Amino acid sequence: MLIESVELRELRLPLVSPFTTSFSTQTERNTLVLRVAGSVPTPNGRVDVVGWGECVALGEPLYSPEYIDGAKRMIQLYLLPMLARVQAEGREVTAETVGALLEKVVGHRMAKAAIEMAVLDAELRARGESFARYFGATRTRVPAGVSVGIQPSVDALLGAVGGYLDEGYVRIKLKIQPGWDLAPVAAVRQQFGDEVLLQVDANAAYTLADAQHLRRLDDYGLLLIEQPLAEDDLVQHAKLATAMSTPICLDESIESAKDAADAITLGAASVINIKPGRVGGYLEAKRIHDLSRAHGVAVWCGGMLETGLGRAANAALAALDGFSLPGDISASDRFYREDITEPFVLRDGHIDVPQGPGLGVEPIPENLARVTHDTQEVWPA
Ligand SMILES: CSCC[C@@H](NC(=O)CCC(=O)O)C(=O)O
Ligand SMILES: [Mg+2]
Repeated sequence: MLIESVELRELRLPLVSPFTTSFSTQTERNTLVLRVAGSVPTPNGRVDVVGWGECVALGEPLYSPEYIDGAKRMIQLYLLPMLARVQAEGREVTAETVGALLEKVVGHRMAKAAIEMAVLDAELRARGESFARYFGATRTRVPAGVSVGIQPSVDALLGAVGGYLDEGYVRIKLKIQPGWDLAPVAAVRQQFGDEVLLQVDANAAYTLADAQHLRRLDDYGLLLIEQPLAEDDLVQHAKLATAMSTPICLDESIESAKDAADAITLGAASVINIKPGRVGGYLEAKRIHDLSRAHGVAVWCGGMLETGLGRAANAALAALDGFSLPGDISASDRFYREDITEPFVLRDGHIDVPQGPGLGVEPIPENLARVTHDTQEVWPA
Protein backbone atom coordinates (compact mmCIF):
# COMPACT_ATOMS: atom_id res chain seq x y z
CA MET A 1 0.00 0.00 0.00
CA LEU A 2 1.10 3.58 -0.65
CA ILE A 3 -0.42 5.60 2.17
CA GLU A 4 -1.56 9.08 1.18
CA SER A 5 -3.47 10.20 4.27
CA VAL A 6 -4.26 9.07 7.80
CA GLU A 7 -7.10 10.51 9.84
CA LEU A 8 -6.82 9.94 13.59
CA ARG A 9 -10.13 10.26 15.45
CA GLU A 10 -10.44 10.26 19.22
CA LEU A 11 -13.88 8.99 20.18
CA ARG A 12 -15.88 9.10 23.38
CA LEU A 13 -18.71 6.58 23.56
CA PRO A 14 -20.92 6.61 26.66
CA LEU A 15 -21.39 3.16 28.25
CA VAL A 16 -24.91 1.90 28.85
CA SER A 17 -23.88 1.18 32.46
CA PRO A 18 -20.74 1.66 34.57
CA PHE A 19 -18.14 -1.07 34.03
CA THR A 20 -16.15 -1.78 37.18
CA THR A 21 -13.03 -3.93 37.28
CA SER A 22 -10.38 -4.38 39.96
CA PHE A 23 -8.56 -1.37 38.50
CA SER A 24 -11.19 1.15 37.42
CA THR A 25 -14.81 2.11 36.88
CA GLN A 26 -15.55 3.28 33.34
CA THR A 27 -18.66 5.20 32.29
CA GLU A 28 -17.42 5.99 28.80
CA ARG A 29 -15.03 4.38 26.31
CA ASN A 30 -12.40 6.84 25.19
CA THR A 31 -10.93 5.25 22.07
CA LEU A 32 -9.02 5.92 18.87
CA VAL A 33 -9.83 4.97 15.29
CA LEU A 34 -7.64 5.43 12.22
CA ARG A 35 -8.79 5.93 8.66
CA VAL A 36 -5.92 5.16 6.28
CA ALA A 37 -6.31 6.12 2.60
CA GLY A 38 -4.00 5.32 -0.27
CA SER A 39 -3.61 2.89 -3.13
CA VAL A 40 -2.63 -0.75 -3.56
CA PRO A 41 -1.24 -2.48 -6.66
CA THR A 42 -3.53 -4.97 -8.43
CA PRO A 43 -3.06 -6.94 -11.65
CA ASN A 44 -5.07 -4.22 -13.40
CA GLY A 45 -3.10 -1.30 -11.96
CA ARG A 46 -3.33 0.63 -8.68
CA VAL A 47 -6.66 1.03 -6.95
CA ASP A 48 -7.56 3.63 -4.34
CA VAL A 49 -8.35 2.10 -0.95
CA VAL A 50 -9.45 3.09 2.54
CA GLY A 51 -8.85 1.00 5.65
CA TRP A 52 -10.00 1.35 9.27
CA GLY A 53 -8.08 0.50 12.43
CA GLU A 54 -8.92 0.74 16.12
CA CYS A 55 -6.47 1.28 19.00
CA VAL A 56 -7.67 -0.63 22.07
CA ALA A 57 -5.69 1.36 24.65
CA LEU A 58 -7.88 2.70 27.45
CA GLY A 59 -8.19 6.38 28.32
CA GLU A 60 -5.79 5.84 31.25
CA PRO A 61 -2.76 3.54 31.67
CA LEU A 62 -4.46 1.28 34.21
CA TYR A 63 -4.92 -1.96 32.27
CA SER A 64 -1.56 -1.65 30.49
CA PRO A 65 1.08 1.07 30.05
CA GLU A 66 -0.59 2.43 26.91
CA TYR A 67 -3.33 5.07 26.98
CA ILE A 68 -5.17 7.04 24.36
CA ASP A 69 -3.28 10.34 24.55
CA GLY A 70 0.02 8.50 24.48
CA ALA A 71 -1.07 6.32 21.56
CA LYS A 72 -2.14 9.39 19.57
CA ARG A 73 1.29 10.95 20.02
CA MET A 74 3.09 7.65 19.37
CA ILE A 75 1.20 7.15 16.10
CA GLN A 76 1.67 10.74 14.97
CA LEU A 77 5.21 11.49 16.16
CA TYR A 78 6.92 8.15 15.65
CA LEU A 79 5.07 5.36 13.90
CA LEU A 80 3.62 7.10 10.86
CA PRO A 81 6.82 9.09 10.15
CA MET A 82 8.71 5.77 10.13
CA LEU A 83 6.32 4.41 7.50
CA ALA A 84 6.50 7.65 5.51
CA ARG A 85 10.28 7.28 5.38
CA VAL A 86 9.86 3.74 4.02
CA GLN A 87 7.61 5.09 1.27
CA ALA A 88 10.02 7.95 0.55
CA GLU A 89 12.61 5.26 -0.19
CA GLY A 90 10.25 3.88 -2.82
CA ARG A 91 8.98 0.90 -0.82
CA GLU A 92 5.34 0.01 -0.12
CA VAL A 93 3.89 -0.69 3.33
CA THR A 94 2.00 -3.98 3.66
CA ALA A 95 0.10 -5.40 6.62
CA GLU A 96 2.60 -8.23 6.76
CA THR A 97 5.57 -5.86 7.02
CA VAL A 98 4.17 -3.12 9.29
CA GLY A 99 5.26 -4.94 12.45
CA ALA A 100 8.83 -5.37 11.22
CA LEU A 101 9.00 -1.80 9.90
CA LEU A 102 7.96 -0.45 13.33
CA GLU A 103 9.91 -2.78 15.59
CA LYS A 104 12.62 -0.18 16.32
CA VAL A 105 10.03 1.43 18.58
CA VAL A 106 9.98 -0.58 21.80
CA GLY A 107 6.49 -1.63 22.94
CA HIS A 108 3.44 0.50 22.08
CA ARG A 109 1.82 -2.62 20.68
CA MET A 110 -1.72 -1.24 20.76
CA ALA A 111 -0.70 1.80 18.73
CA LYS A 112 1.15 -0.42 16.23
CA ALA A 113 -1.79 -2.84 16.05
CA ALA A 114 -4.17 -0.05 15.04
CA ILE A 115 -2.01 0.86 12.06
CA GLU A 116 -1.54 -2.76 10.98
CA MET A 117 -5.31 -3.34 11.24
CA ALA A 118 -6.06 -0.35 9.00
CA VAL A 119 -3.50 -1.38 6.37
CA LEU A 120 -4.79 -4.97 6.43
CA ASP A 121 -8.38 -3.73 6.07
CA ALA A 122 -7.42 -1.59 3.08
CA GLU A 123 -5.51 -4.39 1.36
CA LEU A 124 -8.27 -6.93 1.90
CA ARG A 125 -11.01 -4.57 0.76
CA ALA A 126 -9.03 -3.98 -2.44
CA ARG A 127 -8.87 -7.69 -3.18
CA GLY A 128 -12.37 -8.46 -1.99
CA GLU A 129 -11.20 -10.78 0.81
CA SER A 130 -12.73 -10.82 4.29
CA PHE A 131 -10.67 -10.89 7.52
CA ALA A 132 -12.29 -14.28 8.22
CA ARG A 133 -11.13 -15.77 4.94
CA TYR A 134 -7.68 -14.20 5.28
CA PHE A 135 -7.19 -15.76 8.73
CA GLY A 136 -8.58 -19.14 7.59
CA ALA A 137 -11.71 -18.99 9.74
CA THR A 138 -13.84 -22.13 9.62
CA ARG A 139 -17.05 -20.76 11.13
CA THR A 140 -19.53 -18.07 10.10
CA ARG A 141 -20.65 -17.28 13.64
CA VAL A 142 -18.99 -17.41 17.06
CA PRO A 143 -20.43 -18.08 20.55
CA ALA A 144 -20.85 -14.91 22.61
CA GLY A 145 -19.49 -14.62 26.11
CA VAL A 146 -20.15 -11.57 28.25
CA SER A 147 -18.00 -9.78 30.80
CA VAL A 148 -19.88 -8.66 33.94
CA GLY A 149 -18.33 -5.90 36.00
CA ILE A 150 -18.14 -5.71 39.79
CA GLN A 151 -21.59 -4.75 41.03
CA PRO A 152 -22.79 -2.69 44.04
CA SER A 153 -24.37 -5.82 45.57
CA VAL A 154 -24.80 -9.55 45.02
CA ASP A 155 -28.46 -8.91 44.20
CA ALA A 156 -27.46 -6.44 41.51
CA LEU A 157 -25.01 -8.98 40.14
CA LEU A 158 -27.67 -11.70 40.00
CA GLY A 159 -29.96 -9.29 38.16
CA ALA A 160 -27.27 -8.47 35.62
CA VAL A 161 -26.27 -12.11 35.08
CA GLY A 162 -29.92 -13.15 34.76
CA GLY A 163 -30.44 -10.48 32.14
CA TYR A 164 -27.46 -11.61 30.06
CA LEU A 165 -28.50 -15.26 30.30
CA ASP A 166 -32.02 -14.28 29.19
CA GLU A 167 -30.46 -12.51 26.19
CA GLY A 168 -28.77 -15.78 25.30
CA TYR A 169 -25.11 -15.25 26.23
CA VAL A 170 -23.46 -18.67 26.38
CA ARG A 171 -20.71 -17.83 28.87
CA ILE A 172 -20.55 -15.51 31.89
CA LYS A 173 -17.30 -13.87 33.04
CA LEU A 174 -17.31 -12.16 36.42
CA LYS A 175 -14.79 -9.50 37.34
CA ILE A 176 -13.40 -10.25 40.79
CA GLN A 177 -11.09 -8.59 43.31
CA PRO A 178 -10.20 -9.18 46.97
CA GLY A 179 -13.47 -8.88 48.88
CA TRP A 180 -15.59 -9.61 45.82
CA ASP A 181 -14.84 -13.13 44.67
CA LEU A 182 -16.19 -16.19 46.54
CA ALA A 183 -19.55 -14.64 47.48
CA PRO A 184 -20.53 -13.49 43.96
CA VAL A 185 -19.33 -16.74 42.39
CA ALA A 186 -21.23 -18.83 44.96
CA ALA A 187 -24.38 -16.72 44.50
CA VAL A 188 -24.31 -17.11 40.70
CA ARG A 189 -23.84 -20.85 41.03
CA GLN A 190 -26.64 -20.99 43.63
CA GLN A 191 -29.03 -18.96 41.49
CA PHE A 192 -28.26 -20.24 37.98
CA GLY A 193 -26.89 -23.74 38.58
CA ASP A 194 -23.75 -25.66 37.71
CA GLU A 195 -24.39 -25.86 33.97
CA VAL A 196 -23.75 -22.19 33.23
CA LEU A 197 -20.30 -21.67 31.65
CA LEU A 198 -18.69 -19.43 34.27
CA GLN A 199 -15.24 -17.87 34.60
CA VAL A 200 -13.64 -15.03 36.54
CA ASP A 201 -11.15 -12.25 35.73
CA ALA A 202 -9.08 -10.61 38.46
CA ASN A 203 -7.10 -8.18 36.28
CA ALA A 204 -4.00 -8.93 38.33
CA ALA A 205 -5.62 -8.02 41.69
CA TYR A 206 -4.11 -10.85 43.79
CA THR A 207 -0.68 -12.07 44.92
CA LEU A 208 0.67 -15.53 45.60
CA ALA A 209 -0.12 -14.89 49.28
CA ASP A 210 -3.80 -15.25 48.25
CA ALA A 211 -3.25 -18.76 46.85
CA GLN A 212 -5.14 -20.59 49.61
CA HIS A 213 -8.03 -18.14 49.28
CA LEU A 214 -8.13 -18.42 45.49
CA ARG A 215 -7.99 -22.20 45.75
CA ARG A 216 -11.50 -22.05 47.29
CA LEU A 217 -12.76 -21.06 43.83
CA ASP A 218 -12.03 -24.65 42.82
CA ASP A 219 -15.34 -25.66 44.43
CA TYR A 220 -17.37 -23.82 41.78
CA GLY A 221 -16.45 -25.56 38.54
CA LEU A 222 -15.08 -22.48 36.80
CA LEU A 223 -13.81 -22.71 33.23
CA LEU A 224 -10.77 -20.64 34.25
CA ILE A 225 -9.44 -17.87 36.40
CA GLU A 226 -8.06 -15.03 34.27
CA GLN A 227 -4.92 -13.06 35.25
CA PRO A 228 -5.07 -13.58 38.99
CA LEU A 229 -1.57 -12.16 39.57
CA ALA A 230 0.50 -9.27 38.18
CA GLU A 231 1.24 -9.17 34.45
CA ASP A 232 5.00 -9.80 35.04
CA ASP A 233 4.44 -12.76 37.41
CA LEU A 234 4.83 -15.70 35.01
CA VAL A 235 6.80 -17.79 37.52
CA GLN A 236 4.31 -17.01 40.29
CA HIS A 237 1.38 -17.94 38.04
CA ALA A 238 3.12 -21.25 37.42
CA LYS A 239 3.36 -21.76 41.17
CA LEU A 240 -0.30 -20.81 41.67
CA ALA A 241 -1.26 -23.30 38.94
CA THR A 242 0.12 -26.10 41.13
CA ALA A 243 -1.96 -24.90 44.09
CA MET A 244 -5.39 -24.87 42.44
CA SER A 245 -7.30 -27.00 39.95
CA THR A 246 -9.12 -24.16 38.17
CA PRO A 247 -7.19 -23.56 34.91
CA ILE A 248 -5.09 -20.39 34.91
CA CYS A 249 -5.72 -18.10 31.90
CA LEU A 250 -3.42 -15.18 31.13
CA ASP A 251 -4.42 -11.86 29.57
CA GLU A 252 -2.20 -8.90 30.51
CA SER A 253 0.88 -11.15 30.76
CA ILE A 254 0.78 -12.21 27.12
CA GLU A 255 2.00 -9.44 24.82
CA SER A 256 3.56 -11.60 22.09
CA ALA A 257 3.93 -15.12 20.75
CA LYS A 258 7.18 -15.27 22.72
CA ASP A 259 5.33 -14.50 25.96
CA ALA A 260 2.82 -17.20 25.07
CA ALA A 261 5.63 -19.69 24.48
CA ASP A 262 7.25 -18.75 27.81
CA ALA A 263 3.93 -19.04 29.68
CA ILE A 264 3.22 -22.45 28.15
CA THR A 265 6.76 -23.70 28.83
CA LEU A 266 6.66 -22.51 32.45
CA GLY A 267 3.15 -23.89 33.03
CA ALA A 268 1.96 -20.39 33.89
CA ALA A 269 -1.15 -20.72 31.74
CA SER A 270 -3.24 -23.54 30.40
CA VAL A 271 -5.57 -21.14 28.60
CA ILE A 272 -4.71 -17.88 26.81
CA ASN A 273 -6.96 -14.85 26.27
CA ILE A 274 -5.85 -13.45 22.90
CA LYS A 275 -6.46 -9.73 22.38
CA PRO A 276 -5.06 -8.61 19.02
CA GLY A 277 -4.46 -5.03 20.19
CA ARG A 278 -2.54 -6.16 23.28
CA VAL A 279 -0.18 -8.39 21.26
CA GLY A 280 0.60 -5.88 18.49
CA GLY A 281 -1.95 -6.90 15.91
CA TYR A 282 -4.06 -9.58 14.27
CA LEU A 283 -1.08 -11.23 12.60
CA GLU A 284 0.66 -11.80 15.96
CA ALA A 285 -2.70 -12.90 17.40
CA LYS A 286 -2.87 -15.56 14.67
CA ARG A 287 0.69 -16.65 15.51
CA ILE A 288 -0.31 -17.07 19.17
CA HIS A 289 -3.36 -19.05 18.08
CA ASP A 290 -1.16 -21.35 15.97
CA LEU A 291 1.48 -21.74 18.71
CA SER A 292 -1.11 -22.46 21.40
CA ARG A 293 -2.89 -24.96 19.20
CA ALA A 294 0.38 -26.79 18.57
CA HIS A 295 0.74 -27.16 22.36
CA GLY A 296 -2.88 -28.13 22.98
CA VAL A 297 -3.52 -24.87 24.85
CA ALA A 298 -7.04 -23.49 24.47
CA VAL A 299 -7.40 -19.87 23.41
CA TRP A 300 -10.32 -17.47 23.29
CA CYS A 301 -10.68 -13.92 21.98
CA GLY A 302 -10.71 -11.23 24.66
CA GLY A 303 -12.36 -7.83 24.40
CA MET A 304 -11.38 -4.24 25.02
CA LEU A 305 -14.83 -2.69 24.66
CA GLU A 306 -14.17 -2.31 20.95
CA THR A 307 -16.45 -0.44 18.61
CA GLY A 308 -17.96 -2.39 15.73
CA LEU A 309 -14.67 -2.03 13.86
CA GLY A 310 -12.59 -4.02 16.34
CA ARG A 311 -15.59 -6.23 17.11
CA ALA A 312 -15.77 -7.23 13.43
CA ALA A 313 -12.08 -8.18 13.34
CA ASN A 314 -12.29 -10.02 16.67
CA ALA A 315 -15.29 -12.05 15.47
CA ALA A 316 -13.31 -13.08 12.37
CA LEU A 317 -10.31 -14.10 14.47
CA ALA A 318 -12.49 -15.98 16.98
CA ALA A 319 -13.87 -18.07 14.10
CA LEU A 320 -10.53 -19.89 13.78
CA ASP A 321 -10.52 -23.52 14.89
CA GLY A 322 -8.25 -23.07 17.90
CA PHE A 323 -10.61 -20.56 19.54
CA SER A 324 -12.33 -23.32 21.44
CA LEU A 325 -13.79 -21.24 24.29
CA PRO A 326 -16.42 -18.50 23.96
CA GLY A 327 -14.78 -15.08 23.75
CA ASP A 328 -15.64 -11.67 25.13
CA ILE A 329 -17.37 -10.88 21.85
CA SER A 330 -20.70 -9.55 22.97
CA ALA A 331 -23.35 -7.63 21.07
CA SER A 332 -22.72 -3.92 20.56
CA ASP A 333 -25.50 -3.09 23.05
CA ARG A 334 -23.60 -4.78 25.89
CA PHE A 335 -21.68 -1.52 26.16
CA TYR A 336 -23.15 0.96 23.68
CA ARG A 337 -26.60 2.38 23.02
CA GLU A 338 -25.29 3.26 19.54
CA ASP A 339 -22.24 1.73 17.85
CA ILE A 340 -20.27 3.59 15.18
CA THR A 341 -21.04 0.74 12.76
CA GLU A 342 -24.18 -1.28 12.17
CA PRO A 343 -24.64 -2.96 15.57
CA PHE A 344 -23.52 -6.51 16.23
CA VAL A 345 -26.53 -8.36 17.58
CA LEU A 346 -26.84 -11.60 19.48
CA ARG A 347 -28.53 -14.39 17.53
CA ASP A 348 -29.04 -17.65 19.44
CA GLY A 349 -26.14 -16.74 21.70
CA HIS A 350 -23.82 -16.13 18.74
CA ILE A 351 -22.34 -13.21 16.84
CA ASP A 352 -22.23 -13.44 13.05
CA VAL A 353 -18.77 -13.17 11.46
CA PRO A 354 -18.76 -10.40 8.80
CA GLN A 355 -18.24 -11.89 5.33
CA GLY A 356 -17.69 -8.72 3.30
CA PRO A 357 -14.30 -7.49 2.06
CA GLY A 358 -11.85 -6.43 4.76
CA LEU A 359 -13.58 -5.86 8.10
CA GLY A 360 -16.92 -6.19 6.33
CA VAL A 361 -18.20 -3.17 8.27
CA GLU A 362 -17.46 0.53 8.22
CA PRO A 363 -18.40 3.51 10.35
CA ILE A 364 -21.78 5.15 9.77
CA PRO A 365 -20.71 8.79 9.24
CA GLU A 366 -23.41 10.35 11.43
CA ASN A 367 -22.78 7.88 14.25
CA LEU A 368 -19.02 8.44 14.02
CA ALA A 369 -19.46 12.22 14.04
CA ARG A 370 -21.70 12.05 17.12
CA VAL A 371 -18.95 10.46 19.24
CA THR A 372 -15.88 12.14 17.68
CA HIS A 373 -14.05 14.23 20.24
CA ASP A 374 -11.35 15.37 17.81
CA THR A 375 -10.04 14.53 14.36
CA GLN A 376 -6.55 15.09 13.03
CA GLU A 377 -4.92 14.46 9.66
CA VAL A 378 -1.63 12.92 10.79
CA TRP A 379 0.13 11.55 7.73
CA PRO A 380 3.44 13.44 7.47
CA ALA A 381 3.22 16.03 4.70
C1 LIG B 1 -11.91 -1.92 30.79
S1 LIG B 1 -11.50 -3.58 31.06
C2 LIG B 1 -10.89 -4.14 29.53
C3 LIG B 1 -10.13 -5.44 29.75
C4 LIG B 1 -11.03 -6.59 30.17
N1 LIG B 1 -12.01 -6.84 29.13
C5 LIG B 1 -13.20 -7.43 29.42
O1 LIG B 1 -13.57 -7.72 30.54
C6 LIG B 1 -14.12 -7.68 28.24
C7 LIG B 1 -14.68 -6.39 27.73
C8 LIG B 1 -15.41 -6.62 26.41
O2 LIG B 1 -16.34 -7.46 26.38
O3 LIG B 1 -15.01 -5.99 25.42
C9 LIG B 1 -10.21 -7.84 30.46
O4 LIG B 1 -9.30 -7.72 31.31
O5 LIG B 1 -10.43 -8.90 29.90
MG1 LIG C 1 -8.87 -9.84 31.28
